[in-house]
Amino acid sequence: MAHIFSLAAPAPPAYHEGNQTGDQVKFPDTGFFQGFNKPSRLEADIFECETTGSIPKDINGTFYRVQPDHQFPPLFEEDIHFNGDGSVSAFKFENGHVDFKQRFVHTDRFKAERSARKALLGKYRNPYTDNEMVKGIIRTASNTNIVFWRGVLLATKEDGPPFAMDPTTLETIGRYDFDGQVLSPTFTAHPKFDPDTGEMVCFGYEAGGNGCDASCDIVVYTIDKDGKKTEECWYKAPFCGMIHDCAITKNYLILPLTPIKVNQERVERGGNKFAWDPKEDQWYGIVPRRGGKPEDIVWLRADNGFHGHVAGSYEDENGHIVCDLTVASDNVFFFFPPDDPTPTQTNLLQLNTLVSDTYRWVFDPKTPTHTRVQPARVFGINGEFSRIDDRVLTKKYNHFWQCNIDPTKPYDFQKCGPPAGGLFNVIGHYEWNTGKKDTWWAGPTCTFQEPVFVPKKGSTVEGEGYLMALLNHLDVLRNDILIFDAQNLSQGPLAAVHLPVKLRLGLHGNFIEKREVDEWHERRKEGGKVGPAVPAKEALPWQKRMVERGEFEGDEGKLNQMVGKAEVDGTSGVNGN
Ligand SMILES: C=Cc1ccc(O)c(OC)c1
Ligand SMILES: [Fe+2]
Repeated sequence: MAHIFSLAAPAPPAYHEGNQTGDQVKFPDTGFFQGFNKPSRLEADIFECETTGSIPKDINGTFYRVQPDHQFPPLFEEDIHFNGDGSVSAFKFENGHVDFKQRFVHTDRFKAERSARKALLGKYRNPYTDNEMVKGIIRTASNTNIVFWRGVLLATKEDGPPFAMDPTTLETIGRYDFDGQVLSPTFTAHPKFDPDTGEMVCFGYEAGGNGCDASCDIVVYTIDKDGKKTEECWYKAPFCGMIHDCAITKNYLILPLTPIKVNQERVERGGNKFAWDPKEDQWYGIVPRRGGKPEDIVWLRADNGFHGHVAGSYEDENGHIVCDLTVASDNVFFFFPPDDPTPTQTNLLQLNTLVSDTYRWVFDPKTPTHTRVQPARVFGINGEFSRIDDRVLTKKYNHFWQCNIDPTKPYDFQKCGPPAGGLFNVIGHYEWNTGKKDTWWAGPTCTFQEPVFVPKKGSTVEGEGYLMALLNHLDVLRNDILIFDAQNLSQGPLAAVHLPVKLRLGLHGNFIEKREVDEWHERRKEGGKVGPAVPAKEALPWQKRMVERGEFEGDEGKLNQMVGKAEVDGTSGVNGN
């Protein structure tokens, strides 16, 4: 580890042979923790952010997004970004003014580590690498998406249950089990919201047991607009692989199963959670949204590829499912290489030569299971993090936006080093109907994070509004938000919001109108029509089973503490620490 200062009594190295050696707060000297990727760990409020240009006055709501941000240096030097604690940012827009707030999600993991003042959990989704003190803990870092559901924010990660937060204060309310209705060990980071019915369609994969056992069980739930669970069905996957995103139409849910696989023996040896299988197909599981039975799942397969995120999805006039998503040509998660790496395996440098085009699949849901399918259309672009106007989800749509990679544009490697998180140097607006490409390059020192679409006030026309996205200044380690006319990106941003600090590379976010937050605030207040959101009152079934089998390190009191029961009983504050 290089030291800035020459100290009289230098501390011993923070890591020896990959393992943390002491309790000094010193992050690894590796790509995931350096430069633009350096942990920020910042919880802050900025009242009245500095801006350039004029922020459209009809933007009236909050842009929420979440980033992994390690609270403490990891137990293992080769830890990855995806193992960082969830930290939620809120950019509140009102009448041309912008306020910023950022808070950690106080997961069970976060609280246990904060009490210990150091990392206790080990590798990504590998409980066999944890400190014994946290055996039986819910391991999720809630770091992948932040969605608004009936008056609360749900911070989600696919390896565990969601945690609820207050949308105004960003205080963590606690683990959320939908009033005891959702008890699966895992829950997707990408629940989908039907704009016509107000339903949430969601699922969990590796859901059969404790969420860390390579189970091939998939659970699918629907929660209606009043918060009642109306559907629950369990299905089987052909193997335990990642199902990160999903797509919904009026009648179907589509689950893209990516050929990056869990092997329990490897996990128990302390190895990686996933390994890329270059010989495996990409699969699509199709299930009915209503009245599904376990035998109803249809699995279609196509040549090997790495699924990115879904843009739009709907049923066409023939009753066929149109499902649009990015599919990369090779392993995007270079940190999860194949079990038997070949000389052609992807590494960090090759990552920037991957091509990730936007594919349109048209599936006939009556196709026999295990049939091979071909894409109906490929857009001819290279990017990820597609977004649409969420008001047209489940409907035929035209517009989508995404972060793009244009390797022909100059990149200032000298000032920026390798592009943290990928060379997303362009933001693009695309139209399926015309094939139109409307793009804007951010310059040689900047990249984008995932955009969000913000509808224009008073307009119900698809795609009329703004696009906003975080801009990474890789040279000066700082972030801005750029705001565009959603259908004229190429003219450049209308306005910018400047942060005086660097955030971390985030995953997903959503824009929520102020009106919606305010209406739910009324309903959710003490004595309101709905009342305050209630965190989970009981341990998850897999935790209870551990206690019954005598595998839990500690007594019921400790388990209750871990499920935040003391908080529910009102014996401590919301955050309990
Ligand atoms: C595709 C993104 C992705 C998939 C799985 C994860 O655990 C994750 O954590 C931030 C991100
Ligand atoms: Fe995602």
